[in-house]
Amino acid sequence: MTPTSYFPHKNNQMFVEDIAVSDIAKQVQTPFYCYSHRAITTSFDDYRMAFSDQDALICYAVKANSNQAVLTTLAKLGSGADVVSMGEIKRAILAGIPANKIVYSGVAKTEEEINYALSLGIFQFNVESEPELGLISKVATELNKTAAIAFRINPNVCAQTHEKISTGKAENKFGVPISKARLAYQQAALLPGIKVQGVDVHIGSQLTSLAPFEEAYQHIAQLVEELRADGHDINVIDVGGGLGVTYADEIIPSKLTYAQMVNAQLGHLNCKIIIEPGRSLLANAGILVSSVVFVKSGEEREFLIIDAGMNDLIRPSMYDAYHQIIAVDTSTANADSKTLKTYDIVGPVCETGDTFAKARQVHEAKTGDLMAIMSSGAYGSVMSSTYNTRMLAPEVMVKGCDFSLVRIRPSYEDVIKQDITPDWL
Ligand SMILES: Cc1ncc(COP(=O)(O)O)c(C=O)c1O
Ligand SMILES: N[C@@H](CCCC[NH3+])C(=O)O
Repeated sequence: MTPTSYFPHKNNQMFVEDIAVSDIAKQVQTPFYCYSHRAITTSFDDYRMAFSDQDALICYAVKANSNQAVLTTLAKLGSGADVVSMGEIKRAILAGIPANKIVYSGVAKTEEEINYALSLGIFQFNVESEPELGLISKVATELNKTAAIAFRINPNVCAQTHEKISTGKAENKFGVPISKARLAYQQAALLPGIKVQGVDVHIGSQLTSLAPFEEAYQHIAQLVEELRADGHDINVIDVGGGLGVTYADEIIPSKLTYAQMVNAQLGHLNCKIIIEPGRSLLANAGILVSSVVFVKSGEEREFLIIDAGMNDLIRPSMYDAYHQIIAVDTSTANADSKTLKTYDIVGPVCETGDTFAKARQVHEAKTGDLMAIMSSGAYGSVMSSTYNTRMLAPEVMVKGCDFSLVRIRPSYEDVIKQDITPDWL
């Protein structure tokens, strides 16, 4: 799936499914996120088909996009959920994802969160440290429940991705070092309220090659054999998420190729396989639609100032991430390259880092023109903030020729009234 697969231009107008993006913009003020229901569904089905000959459960990584409409779409397709907080558990349950399809990851689960997850009866805790295991054991014992656990293993493998989204190296905070894994499992087996059932690994995000996955899964396969020899009943392997997407021109292995590799590395162990995809389900199912506020000529550069900012989509400022930016309406333009111009495309926020693209060629634009920031369906709205007291961008989901607002833009009053001015001021 490319950034434009589900957002093609027809007669010089960008469409999402059967609606022109500009028609949505007549009813929803920019900036707004726009998701294609069909893109999400197709992506999920691709995973389901790819893993159809394995005993696999797809647990969508809720952090990638936790909108209730997105979660409900995936719940109806049979998805489980990979969650990292009580908030995400609540979102998943509310959307209809059953507790027994929820795996709970994250490095710092609190007592309250563990209590909540246990009382619901989630499928598995992915435990990230011995102290966390101790807390889960304590809470489970108090509740007279048993927590099914896997340790998240840190295999010390380089994911060959951006360092800020690399999670499987020894220097990263995630998981239990593979060298200490057998000891950790030995301790877990002795703890009350704990049932050891699996092994978990997630080495990072936006992986564009299968090699790091393969390396990690080889370590995991060997560990499972050792753990079984130690007497542990390991019957679940959670292989994490991480499969990348095309933002620019990256060539990504297909979901089927990935699934075949998982089977080749782990199939002989006859475990239930959990996969936790996030980005590869959602990124290219969404765009951020923005309007040009001003075109400004600097001394050295031409700036296209748009009404979306780093508070709406932080990926370019945080990871220097590349997102294609495309004019929604190209009707005044033709294929002649003279109609293309080079701009720095920036937002309105008072930070130099509020830059979506430098020296980017796009169709010549003027105030009011709509621009689409592509591949924004994952780690877009979920990472947004109200910095500069800018309201969170609304979200829209399109299905066929219908669209619905799936998150409203809060009013300034609603946001400001959350602050409390003490009466002693
Ligand atoms: C534990 C865990 N599982 C799954 C994911 C989803 O990763 P991705 O969006 O790259 O598929 C993440 C995020 O990287 C994660 O931390
Ligand atoms: N937020 C990151 C992905 C992090 C994945 C979380 N483990 C991104 O936008 O690329």
